[in-house]
Amino acid sequence: MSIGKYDFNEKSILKFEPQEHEIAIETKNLQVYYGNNHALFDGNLQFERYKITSLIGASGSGKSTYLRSLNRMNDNVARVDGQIMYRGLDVNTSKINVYEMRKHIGMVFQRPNPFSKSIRENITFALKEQGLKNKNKLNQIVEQSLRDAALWDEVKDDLDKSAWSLSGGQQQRLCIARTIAMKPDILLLDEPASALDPISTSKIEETLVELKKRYTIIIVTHNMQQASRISDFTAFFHLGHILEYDKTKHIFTMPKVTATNDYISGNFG
Ligand SMILES: Nc1ncnc2c1ncn2[C@@H]1O[C@H](COP(=O)(O)OP(=O)(O)OP(=O)(O)O)[C@@H](O)[C@H]1O
Repeated sequence: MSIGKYDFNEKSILKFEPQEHEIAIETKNLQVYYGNNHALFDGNLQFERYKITSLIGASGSGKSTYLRSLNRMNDNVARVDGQIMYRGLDVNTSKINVYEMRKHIGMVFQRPNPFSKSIRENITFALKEQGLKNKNKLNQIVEQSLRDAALWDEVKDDLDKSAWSLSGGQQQRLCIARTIAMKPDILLLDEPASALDPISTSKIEETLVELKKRYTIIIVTHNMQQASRISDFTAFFHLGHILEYDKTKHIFTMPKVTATNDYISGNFG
């Protein structure tokens, strides 16, 4: 098979199966179409629990399309075929309550998007909507989520200030705190640090490495250093195909596919 300028007949590489832990989520033959644009082909990946997996590849290669499909963010814009297996259930079916599913599979976006509310309310809003009224419990969740997102020490005296008074990096950590307040199992992040300065970026990275003790993390990143610094596994996307998936150290030191090697060494395009 030819994918772009690359001849690709190394499908067996994708048979790599993580084995150290159980599989947290898996896609089988995922296909995504935006109208006539077949944007993702054969999305077959398994994600290990309590690991960080990076999705890398050039612009337009389908990374975000794949990521957004995992918690059905593409439902209104694309046709998504194939299976998304989570806890023995295919969550890509009409029987699934998407709202409930997203409590288990949460997402943080590229640009920090806190609500126009206080820092505290950013975290309590969805919990209150769900009927949680106990003040002590809410306070406890606010503190724990902010601690988990490594933001507590910076904001503990300002919880009733507007979230918009925070820096971009702090806002992004608030968005992470807001997502983990829902106690998800899987955290999807779409280039969460691309709009941030290097110091904020490294704080986000440290936060993610800490969070993987309790969450399975899948992150889209254009930052090769970031992928190699924080992720256990890496999947390389090219023109809507996942061409290689392996332990990060293998991808960055001895990729098996020419296109991966070209991409990580900057000889791409
Ligand atoms: N909402 C959408 N509507 C129509 N086409 C889309 C939409 N989102 C993505 N696409 C198309 O799907 C293909 C894959 O795009 P996608 O954003 O998934 O790539 P990507 O690898 O995440 O790129 P980037 O790194 O630039 O974010 C592209 O052809 C893109 O134009």
